[in-house]
Amino acid sequence: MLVVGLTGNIGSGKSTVARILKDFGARVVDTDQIARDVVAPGTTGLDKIIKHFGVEVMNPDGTLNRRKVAQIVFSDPEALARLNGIIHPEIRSVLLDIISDYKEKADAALLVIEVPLLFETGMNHLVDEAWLVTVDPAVQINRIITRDNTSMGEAKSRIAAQMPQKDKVLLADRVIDNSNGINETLIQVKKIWDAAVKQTDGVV
Ligand SMILES: CC(C)(COP(=O)(O)OP(=O)(O)OC[C@H]1O[C@@H](n2cnc3c(N)ncnc32)[C@H](O)[C@@H]1O)[C@@H](O)C(=O)NCCC(=O)NCCS
Ligand SMILES: Nc1ncnc2c1ncn2[C@@H]1O[C@H](COP(=O)(O)OP(=O)(O)OP(=O)(O)O)[C@@H](O)[C@H]1O
Repeated sequence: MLVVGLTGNIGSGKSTVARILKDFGARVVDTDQIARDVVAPGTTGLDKIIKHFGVEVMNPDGTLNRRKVAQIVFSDPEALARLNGIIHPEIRSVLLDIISDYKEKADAALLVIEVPLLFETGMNHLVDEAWLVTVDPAVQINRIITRDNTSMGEAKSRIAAQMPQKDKVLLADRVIDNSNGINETLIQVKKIWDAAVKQTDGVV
């Protein structure tokens, strides 16, 4: 089983590409979901966040007020570093367990893990290959604003908190450009999928 870290900056199209790979037969895991699970009510992750950021980042129902946290951390690099310091080790540990479980099961040729901050966190060392989804910057901003109903400023501040795309291109094993229509992306993903399956020689 080949373990692929699928990455790309916000709004690049990771989830879109992951869906295509899932349709082809890959197992898919989403790190954004793990990042939510590790701060669910009752977790040590949430306790640590409250300790550092105060109860004002909680919703009345005891869940994390994600919008509030985003407003704080994406305008304050130190606060972002503190949040990352709490959540990233938790994500890493869950991810290691998941990879080991899937390897034991070995019921597919490819395990694809969507990790937005694959290179920033060093989690690229946990996977066999890093696949990067890229997007033209103007298209990226438009897609984020449309999808998240957010402002250009908020979109830009999140992009600024990530490693520049051009640096990621140098680190990636494969690059999928998702700036154009979905069919163009599909053609690229099919080629990469076929090559990866060939590489694993059908061994799951
Ligand atoms: C700040 C939080 C509460 C905002 O929540 P929100 O629901 O608005 O966003 P969500 O979690 O769905 O993330 C959406 C996208 O934002 C970007 N993003 C998220 N966290 C970060 C971060 N720490 N640094 C840079 N970009 C980030 C990613 O591209 C991600 O795909 C949340 O993103 C968070 O807890 N971030 C820290 C955990 C993390 O690093 N997650 C990425 C997994 S590697
Ligand atoms: N080729 C495409 N053509 C048009 N729209 C697209 C294309 N690819 C993705 N989109 C749209 O752009 C938005 C961002 O895509 P997606 O959610 O897949 O990105 P992501 O990298 O997973 O984002 P995030 O990092 O925020 O989780 C979505 O609304 C999606 O439907």
